[in-house]
Amino acid sequence: MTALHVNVDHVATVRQARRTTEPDPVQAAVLAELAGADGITVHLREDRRHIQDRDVRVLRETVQTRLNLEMAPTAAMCALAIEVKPDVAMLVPENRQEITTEGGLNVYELKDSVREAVQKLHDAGIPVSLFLDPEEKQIDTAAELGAEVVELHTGRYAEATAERQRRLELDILMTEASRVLDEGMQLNAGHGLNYRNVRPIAAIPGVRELHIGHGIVSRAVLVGFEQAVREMKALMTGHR
Ligand SMILES: CC(=O)[C@@H](O)[C@H](O)COP(=O)(O)O
Ligand SMILES: NCC(=O)COP(=O)(O)O
Repeated sequence: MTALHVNVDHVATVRQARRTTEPDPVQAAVLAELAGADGITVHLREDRRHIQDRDVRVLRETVQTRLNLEMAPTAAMCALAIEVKPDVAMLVPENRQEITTEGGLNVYELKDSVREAVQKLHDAGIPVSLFLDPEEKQIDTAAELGAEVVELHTGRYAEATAERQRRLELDILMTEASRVLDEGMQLNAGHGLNYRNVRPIAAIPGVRELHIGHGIVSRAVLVGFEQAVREMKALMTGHR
């Protein structure tokens, strides 16, 4: 069965909008686990726009399932991962101007620097996942670098508006998913998945984990809104 790993980055996005202490992504992670999440994912960006170092450290102490740390393949991030010891570290590309991760890590072109990061993490006993576009040369390079896991970037599929394009992107993902499995690596997928587009991705043969964040946080804001307003009204009117 495909596992659901919940990314709580955007709980922290709301907190950082006010630089305050709520909502706390650590509390969201607890609730996600109580609801059946198989793992918790966070992306500690170099610009610290949402998740903070404190979040990663506290999550390491509190997550009862598995903690997946997404990070750029830099020396500073590797040092932090080695200190915190997530269950898996996923190397992702980062660009400070981007709104979200725009593409997979180009391990084919950045082979030497990625190899260095993979080596450091492996030396510390941390399994490595690589966040890749569904392309043959990227997957072959991931296998060559000794990555245990590949997470296929589902962004192009998720963003496709025309059905024909979506089908095409799904076919590409399915072809490259088989390649990941043939190379003996664990197959994960994620980015931009939501309640409308998740089913065909969850049905890809051999996919082990889906990492989903923005879609779940967006839904949570709406499905929890009525209760939050009712509770505030009750407090104001002394009915609580
Ligand atoms: C790597 C990836 O696709 C996401 O997990 C990542 O977290 C996106 O970054 P933001 O959460 O900042 O959108
Ligand atoms: N690696 C993908 C992830 O963790 C969640 O991405 P998104 O659902 O927030 O787009």
